[in-house]
Amino acid sequence: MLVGNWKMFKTIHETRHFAEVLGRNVGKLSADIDFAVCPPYTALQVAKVVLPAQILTGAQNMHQAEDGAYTGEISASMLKELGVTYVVLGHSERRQMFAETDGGVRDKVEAAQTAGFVPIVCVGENDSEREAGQTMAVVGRQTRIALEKAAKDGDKLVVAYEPVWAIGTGKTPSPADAQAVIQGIRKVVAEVLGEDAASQVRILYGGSVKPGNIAQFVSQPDIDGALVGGASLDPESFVAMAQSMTTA
Ligand SMILES: O=C(CO)COP(=O)(O)O
Repeated sequence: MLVGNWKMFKTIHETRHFAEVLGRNVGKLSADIDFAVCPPYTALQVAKVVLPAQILTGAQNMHQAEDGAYTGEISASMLKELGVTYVVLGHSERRQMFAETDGGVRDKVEAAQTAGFVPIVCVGENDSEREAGQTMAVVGRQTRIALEKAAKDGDKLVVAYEPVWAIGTGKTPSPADAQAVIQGIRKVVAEVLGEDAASQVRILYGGSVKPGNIAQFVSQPDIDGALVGGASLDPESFVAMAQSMTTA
């Protein structure tokens, strides 16, 4: 699975341009890979219309309430009308800059699944937690709490391991280290949702993924794909990553 998280990048006009270039390269996209991009809310509608059919869309966040006095927030039913498949939840930028909590992410996961979306739950340790040897403790806690109210169906869930220190820095864990953490996450999924869910759930790696390094991550046994920020903004680079995954 290859997912582009566009963060706060791309206007409607720029989204159209991305789709045009991708459309010309659509023959290079393997039918064995699930593709998605997660544009800002303002470009979700146009993205659904102009992107090739095999590129699904995801939102970058969602409020857990059905509706209400929550200025600036977006509900599941609003996303439903836009044909969204996935919702990224608990991204570290939201945890760090917008005070999202483990419990809040849990409530959003429940609301997103109830609405029929597949949440992409992001977990990851920061630099000091990593240096203190707390990676698995932090990632395990984030995963356990996020899944407390989740469906026991691994098809309805994606988890992304994104070490905070690797996001937008050009630094990455070694593929073996990412594999070890993701194997640990799969164990936690088994504890919370059962073995069947754990074997079905897709767990992605994210953090400074680009065409030149994606193959080494996705060829690890427990890594089912990548969640990509910066390198997903350029359509040529998105296609190059898709091609590297095919040969990995
Ligand atoms: O945060 C990320 C995806 O959600 C990763 O971002 P970069 O690929 O830009 O490091």
